[in-house]
Amino acid sequence: MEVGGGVIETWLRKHRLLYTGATEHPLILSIRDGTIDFSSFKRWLGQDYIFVRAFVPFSASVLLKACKESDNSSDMEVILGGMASLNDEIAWFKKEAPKWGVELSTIVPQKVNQDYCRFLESLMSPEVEYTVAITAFWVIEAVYQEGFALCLKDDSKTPPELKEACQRWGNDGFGQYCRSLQNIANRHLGKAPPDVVARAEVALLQVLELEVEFWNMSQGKT
Ligand SMILES: Cc1ncc(CO)c(N)n1
Repeated sequence: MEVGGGVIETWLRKHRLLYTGATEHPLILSIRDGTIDFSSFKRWLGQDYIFVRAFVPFSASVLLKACKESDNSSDMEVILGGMASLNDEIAWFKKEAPKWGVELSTIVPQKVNQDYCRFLESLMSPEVEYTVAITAFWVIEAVYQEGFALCLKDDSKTPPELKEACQRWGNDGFGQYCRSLQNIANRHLGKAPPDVVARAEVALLQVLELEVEFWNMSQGKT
């Protein structure tokens, strides 16, 4: 099923408030409006570096599930492309951190980040179906894409120092990649048994809640 009439679109309508809570979080809006407190950005930078490092083995587990469980070999290529951009992301964090006086080797993961990384680990279990894992994988990427894309719109007042960060996740290529992931997730959800679909929806909700908390944490609010 193509993006438009799939299970994912139904869920996005049903859980709209929570979804926009993640994509239009006050921290994202403050980047877009140019009112961001740079200490929030620095906190986010250090914590997200740790998150992205934990996201790599999770991505590898999704790739492994795709190879074992998917009937479509292009799934693997899409996920592999995502892993290649993770490689660039890690390099970007390492280049960006010194500009902000952030020492990545000394960052201690905050509780929300630990919770999020533990959640990713739970999804890495071989018992978790590919359909559930790819749904979580899609939404984790999609919330960043949508959020940062907001900060790149013509009428945005994003500070120049933050443009590169927004570009990283908000660019059209990343948007296309997220739509590919959405199509993959929809295709598998469309043929999964009801209990698997239900677990995928729970995973989606957990991701959205963790994303909101991650932004709150970056604002120093947890
Ligand atoms: C917290 C968080 N969610 C999603 C992404 C997207 O990769 C990220 N880098 N960090």
